Amino acid sequence: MAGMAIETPAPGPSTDGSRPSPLPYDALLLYSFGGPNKPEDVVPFLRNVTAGKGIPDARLEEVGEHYYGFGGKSPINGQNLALKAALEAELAARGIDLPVVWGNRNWEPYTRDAVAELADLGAQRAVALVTSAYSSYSGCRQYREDLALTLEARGELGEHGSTGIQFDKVRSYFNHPGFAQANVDAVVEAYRELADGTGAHLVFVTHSIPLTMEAASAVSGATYSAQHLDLAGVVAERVAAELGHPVEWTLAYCSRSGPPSQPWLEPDVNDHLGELARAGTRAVVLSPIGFVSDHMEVVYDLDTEALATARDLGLTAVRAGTVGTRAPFVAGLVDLVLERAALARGEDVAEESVGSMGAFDSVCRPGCCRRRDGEDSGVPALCSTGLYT
Ligand SMILES: CC1=C(CCC(=O)O)c2cc3nc(cc4[nH]c(cc5[nH]c(cc1n2)c(C)c5CCC(=O)O)c(CCC(=O)O)c4C)C(CCC(=O)O)=C3C
Ligand SMILES: [Fe+2]
Repeated sequence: MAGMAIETPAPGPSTDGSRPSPLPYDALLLYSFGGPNKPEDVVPFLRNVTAGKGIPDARLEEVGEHYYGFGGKSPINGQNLALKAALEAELAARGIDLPVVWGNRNWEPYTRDAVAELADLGAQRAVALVTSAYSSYSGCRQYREDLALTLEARGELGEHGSTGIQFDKVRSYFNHPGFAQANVDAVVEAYRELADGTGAHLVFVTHSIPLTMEAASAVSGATYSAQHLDLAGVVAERVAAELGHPVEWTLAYCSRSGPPSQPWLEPDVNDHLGELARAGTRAVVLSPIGFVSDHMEVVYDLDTEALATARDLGLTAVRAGTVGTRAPFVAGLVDLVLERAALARGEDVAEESVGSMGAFDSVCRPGCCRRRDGEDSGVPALCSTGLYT
């Protein structure tokens, strides 16, 4: 064999497990919410987010102040760049050649910038990975609509979908083992920050949504809140096992908006901390399982507001980290991309999950994640069984 060149195997299904295939995909779209980078961006960003959504002006001014309090700069863009770098490193470590392009629904680089970049790269079939782990209009269909509208604006939306780059989406991954494990690790670390964590109550926190959106999210397999409760049970059980003592837990919500007359998921985390304190709880760990990184809702609504509430109530409180770029999370995302690729190739794959719900759909089912039950807004959406399903 001496003198023979060592050939790099051509990309394709691996025979020895060392070089898994991303085919048929030739690019990965890291698809996020976006946030302002400087004070002048704040108002235009808020206009983008709230276009046609009836958020009261008072709420917008309040949210604007949250951003100005942090110099007009949301942490989310830096966090997405860090996640992009971590994904690139993980892909490279596994010998997978798949460029990662970043785009946002509400700020630069916009979805249209990302699609243009994908086109420049010559991409023909891309897989989208959204930075929302749960299934609801906000974390699923709203991204799929935005992608369809972006292609439409490029003149690339036909009767049955994109006539340009084809897009598939990674399933909602709240119950993927990687996301679960990264949250377990973060919560265990938070408990270890407490002098005595044995009696500390674990409060999982996520973004509130209107009850109409909650009801409509059921079509994806289980409602948004039920998805959180299922994951929370798994995380709490594993945390208790690692710490060697029982852990009592609950789920609370933050970042409510909309008019006061419109019901949203409750209890609000601040009210909930009050209830816990009145019931005799002395210490809490707050785990923001609804968010993948420490963006504005986390650094303002939890670190600023909820931790102050806890202090006022005399509670000792520690905020657990978000999954961010933790290794089990990043490795799990790459596993999910490979799973989606294998499904696209028509292969049988074990779609891994924790908890009781099983893997969510990789191709969204009809009616999945509408804003309201039964609503047909007439807005096209990709990555489903049909453009208007
Ligand atoms: C479920 C959910 C997630 C979690 C999933 C995910 O992570 O994607 C999320 C994330 C985010 N939400 C964000 C910001 C905002 N969300 C708003 C408004 C709303 N969010 C909603 C839901 C969600 N939102 C809903 C039902 C509304 C009402 C209007 C509507 O129906 O759309 C508003 C308007 C003002 C206000 O109402 O607060 C802002 C400014 C940022 C950026 C943060 C940063 O800059 O660091 C991020 C990551
Ligand atoms: Fe939001």
